[in-house]
Amino acid sequence: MASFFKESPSMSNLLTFYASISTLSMIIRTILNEIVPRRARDFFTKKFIDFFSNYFADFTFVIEDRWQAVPNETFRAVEIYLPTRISSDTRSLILGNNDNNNITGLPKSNMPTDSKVIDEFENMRLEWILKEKETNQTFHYSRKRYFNLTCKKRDRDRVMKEYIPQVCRTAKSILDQREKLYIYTYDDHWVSTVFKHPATFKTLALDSSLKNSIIDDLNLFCQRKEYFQSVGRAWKRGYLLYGPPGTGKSTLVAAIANYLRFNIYDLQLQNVKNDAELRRVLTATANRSILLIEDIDCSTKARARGSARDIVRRDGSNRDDDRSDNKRSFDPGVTLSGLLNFIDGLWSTCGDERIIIFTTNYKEKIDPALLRPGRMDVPIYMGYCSPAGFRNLASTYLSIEDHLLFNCIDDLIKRIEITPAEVAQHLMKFGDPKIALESLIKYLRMKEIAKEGNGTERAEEDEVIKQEEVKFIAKEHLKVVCGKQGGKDGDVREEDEISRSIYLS
Ligand SMILES: Nc1ncnc2c1ncn2[C@@H]1O[C@H](COP(=O)(O)OP(=O)(O)OP(=O)(O)O)[C@@H](O)[C@H]1O
Repeated sequence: MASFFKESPSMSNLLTFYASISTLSMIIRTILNEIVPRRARDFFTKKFIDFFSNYFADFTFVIEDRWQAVPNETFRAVEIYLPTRISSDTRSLILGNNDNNNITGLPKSNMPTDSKVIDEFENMRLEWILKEKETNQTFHYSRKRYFNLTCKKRDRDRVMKEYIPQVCRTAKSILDQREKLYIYTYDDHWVSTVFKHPATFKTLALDSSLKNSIIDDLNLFCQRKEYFQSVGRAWKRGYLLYGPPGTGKSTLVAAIANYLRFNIYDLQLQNVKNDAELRRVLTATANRSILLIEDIDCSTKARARGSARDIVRRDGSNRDDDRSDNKRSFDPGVTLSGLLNFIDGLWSTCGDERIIIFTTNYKEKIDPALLRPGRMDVPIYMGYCSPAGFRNLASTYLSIEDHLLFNCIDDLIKRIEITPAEVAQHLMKFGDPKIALESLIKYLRMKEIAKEGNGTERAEEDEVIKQEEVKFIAKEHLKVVCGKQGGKDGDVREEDEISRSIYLS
C-alpha cells in the first residue's frame, strides 16, 4: 500500500499534465482552424463520427413469418435453427410434445416470445428475440410473429452474406435428418400430429415396374430444381391416384412421404369456406411437402369453370342446388378455378418442391379441367391385386417368399377381382401361413361362386362370403385350439355353435 502511494502521481503532477494536454489541444485546434478550411473540417468530423457510430452502434434485422403473402422460408429456417442455440443460462423455455403416439416421450423445447437467444458466429455477437403482434386485417385479427436479429452495424453485410446463409444451411440439414414426419389437417388452421405410417415401397403391393417408375419419377423430380427454373415452371409434381377402394391409394401416399421424408398436408376441401381462404390455407403450407386432397370427385362436383356450378359447398353439395342469394354471398365455397389457380395458375409458383396428390375412386367423375396435361403430371391406376402384388403381401404379412398354395392363389387372383386390402385382411387373420392361405383360397372361391350366381345382388354376395368365412374360421379354431379334425356329428354341431357366435359378434 505504501509503495502504491509512493508510485502514484501527486495531485499537482496531474494538474500540470491536464493543463499541458489542454494547451496542446488548443494549439492544434487553432492551427487546424487556420490552415484547414471549414468544409474539409466538417467532412472529417462527420467521417470520424460515422466511423465510431458504425463501429459501436447496433443494427436490427426483422424477419417476419410471412414474406409477400407467402410463408417466409427464412423465418422457418430460423425457427428450426434457434432451438439448437438455446444455452443453459436461458431464463425460460416453451416445452411441448405433439407425438400422440408417445405421450411419455421427452418434450421438445423452444424459445418463448420476447426471450433472447445469443448466438456467436466468427467473432460476431448475434442477439435473437422472437416477437409477436396482433394485426387487424379486414375482418379478423391475426397474429404476426417475427424475429429481431441484432448485431453491430459494422457486421451487417457479413450477417447477410455469411451468417444467415449458414443458419439456412443448418436448418436444411436438420430437416434432412429429421426423424419424425408430420401430418397436418385443416380445420380453421393447420393442426399437426406426428406421422408414423409403416408403409414403404417395399411393403406396397404394386407391380414392380410401376413401383420403380414412381420411384424414378420422384427421384428425378427432387433433382430438377434448376431444370424447373430454366423452363419457367413451378417446382411441383401432380399425381392422380385412382382406382377402387382398398387398392392402396392412401398407402401409396404414405410410402411416398416416408420415401421423400416430406410432411403431408391432408386437406378436406369441405372445410374451406371460399377461394380466399383456400389461397391462405395453401400458401401456409411449407416447402418439401405433400398436399393431399382425397376423393377429389366428391369435393369438386364442378363441371363448368367459373359458373355457379363450379362451386363446392362446405357441406359437399353443389351450389346450384341452392337458390338463396344471401347464402351465396356469405358462403360461396371453393371453386374449381380457385383450386386450379394454385395448381398451375398464378399462385402455383408460391412454394417449391411440392407434391400434389389427388385421389379418387371414380376418375370419370373428375372435371376434365383437372386432368389437363400439366396439372396432374402422373396418373396412376391402383388396380386389383395381381399375383405379384399378392406375393408382396404374403412376404409382408406372413414373412414367406414361397408356398405350395401360391400357384393356386395366382390362378384364382388372375380370374377374380380382389383388392389388396381384402388379401391383407385374410393374411392377417391367422398366424399360421398355411391356414391364412387356405382362408384366402376359400374366400376367393366364394367370390367366384357369388360372381357366377347370375343376378346375385352385391349384398347377398357379401352375406354368402361372410357366412362361409366364419364357418371356415370356426373349423380352424377347432383344429388349432382344440386339436380336433372335424367330421364327426358332434364336431359339426360345435362348429356351427362357434360360427353363430362369431357371426353374431
Ligand atoms: N397396394 C397395397 N399394398 C399394401 N397394402 C395395401 C395395398 N392396398 C391396400 N392395402 C392395405 O389395405 C388397407 C386399406 O388400403 P388404403 O386405405 O391404402 O386403400 P385406398 O385405395 O386408399 O382406399 P379408399 O379408396 O377407400 O380410400 C391399408 O391399410 C393397407 O394395409
